[in-house]
Amino acid sequence: ERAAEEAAGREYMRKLDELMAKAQNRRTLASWNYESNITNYNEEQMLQISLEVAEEQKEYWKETMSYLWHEYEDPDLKRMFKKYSELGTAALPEDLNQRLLTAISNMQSIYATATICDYKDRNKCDLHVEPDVTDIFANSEDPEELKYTWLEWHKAAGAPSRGNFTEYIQLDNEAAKLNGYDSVAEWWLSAYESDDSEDQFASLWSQVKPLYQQIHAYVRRQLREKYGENVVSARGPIPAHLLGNIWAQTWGNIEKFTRPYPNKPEVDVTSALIAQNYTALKMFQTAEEFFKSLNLSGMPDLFWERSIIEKPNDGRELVCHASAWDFYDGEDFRIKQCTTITAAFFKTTHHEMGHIQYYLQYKDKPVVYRGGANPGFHEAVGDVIALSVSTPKHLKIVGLLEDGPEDTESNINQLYKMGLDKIVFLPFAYLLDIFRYGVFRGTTTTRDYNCHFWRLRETLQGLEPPAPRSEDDFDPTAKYHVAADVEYMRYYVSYIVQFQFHRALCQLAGEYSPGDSDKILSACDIYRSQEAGEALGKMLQMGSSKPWPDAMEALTGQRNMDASGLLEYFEPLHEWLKRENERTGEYIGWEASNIEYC
Ligand SMILES: C=C(C[SeH])C(=O)N1CCC[C@H]1C(=O)O
Ligand SMILES: [Zn+2]
Repeated sequence: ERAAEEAAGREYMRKLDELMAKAQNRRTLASWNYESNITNYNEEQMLQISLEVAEEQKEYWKETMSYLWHEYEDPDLKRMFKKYSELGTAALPEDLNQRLLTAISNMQSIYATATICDYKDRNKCDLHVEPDVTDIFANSEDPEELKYTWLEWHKAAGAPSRGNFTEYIQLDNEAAKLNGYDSVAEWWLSAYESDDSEDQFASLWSQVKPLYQQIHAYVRRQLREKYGENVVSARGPIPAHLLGNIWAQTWGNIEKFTRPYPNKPEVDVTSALIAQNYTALKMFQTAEEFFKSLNLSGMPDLFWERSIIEKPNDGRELVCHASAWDFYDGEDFRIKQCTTITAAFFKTTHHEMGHIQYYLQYKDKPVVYRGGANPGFHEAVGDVIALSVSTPKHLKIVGLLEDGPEDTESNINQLYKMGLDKIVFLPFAYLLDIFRYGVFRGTTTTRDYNCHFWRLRETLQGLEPPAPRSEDDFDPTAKYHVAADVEYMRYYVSYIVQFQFHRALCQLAGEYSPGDSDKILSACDIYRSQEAGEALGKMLQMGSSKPWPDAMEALTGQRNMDASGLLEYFEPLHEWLKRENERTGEYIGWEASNIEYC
């Protein structure tokens, strides 16, 4: 009797998965059309189709819940039913779902279409966040220009979304409750399939915080020497507009005037890319070649036909923020990004192609399993490849770096450059969702939104705003992922686990061996390693068919996330920073800010 029931359930699941593939394809195409060409018509279409698909899902869900899948023997079939038993925002009554989708697309449109005037030419008022504001923060060393641009961007992209954001929080929480969660915070955390994920995240932060405090202290000193102590204090937080990035999430753009050994040649990939006439296409082809060198998949023809790899110049408005898309038909995979020829975008191209590689590796899995083992795994794939690409050794192989010294000082410079990207990012990523957990749980109320956001920016990141803030401001939605309802702890997890993956792959490639000073982790390049490629491919093919510790174990032999990979990679830099901050007597950590932001 039960075996017959289970066999019927298996047949139902096969059919349901095919129906869901078509539904997801339809909805994803509508989202693509809207995000690559923001018009009222495309927005209407996207809303309409999303609501139709939600109604369809509701019907499927009723039938799914009529099966006694909790009693099935087959753990895999149970896992599929369990995943389909979570209806998501489609659980909302249609009118509430419509309001939720509208609130999010309003925030997304505000972010994507926001423009500001240029500091030097106040009549030029068509600056978008990409490429204009991004380029100003990459190149300007004028604190007044940076302060003006920072304030204008947060006024144009943040504050106008406060109303939509408040409605989105309330409705998304409604949906969470209909799915059995206390709030969206628990819903987001459920993707990490552990009952103590928040504790794991907190423990990772305690492991890496000392290293962050050291690089923060060193950078604050360098900036104080450059801009003077009236701009950068000796013991306070660092003003957020001086760090080379509008969100101060990575600080790579100030490496050129803060690196430990300025007399050593600068590793300037941007100049090399420009000098060698790299185009966006050539950047993509270079990234693809690395994946193929590992015997992983190349990009399908459809990818090259349908991706948008440069900002269209036909005057349309679009979401420029880089993204990778799976259309759930096993053939159609795309990237949309407004590439400029910079080292940062060379890295982003590998990052996005890492998503596509994951899609390709699990494309024959049931749709319900076409996801990362957890969201952090999906963000880590491309970055793991980029860790190899960014080594001086690899850059020389591909001709993006001349032969230069490989002495200790150059190695410290290289680790510092990587640290401005990887170490610095951790508190930013962590706080973005600590903030939103508090908002979803109601411990942060609407009148505290901006104050609590900046409290976290100060306590976790050691930053302060360039000018006083109040609740007339709303700075969180000046960041894409907050405006677009994209969970962010995935990046925090990625920046930890990518070093665990890197260590395992480097060992397989014979590029790293524990304790061998000739094969250190930060000099490893897995390029052309069939062993590494095979192991990575096997882990990616699992998709989300098993709990993430199984996927982690398949690749690294470990079943837990830990910062040991990252700490081992940066150990020489950590030692150097401690000695240097001692030598200069720099204060480690930061006192409270004098800027009024609450
Ligand atoms: C490149 C993407 C698309 Se998934 C991205 O959003 N990233 C990659 C690094 C962190 C985060 C960000 O830009 O905030
Ligand atoms: Zn990503």
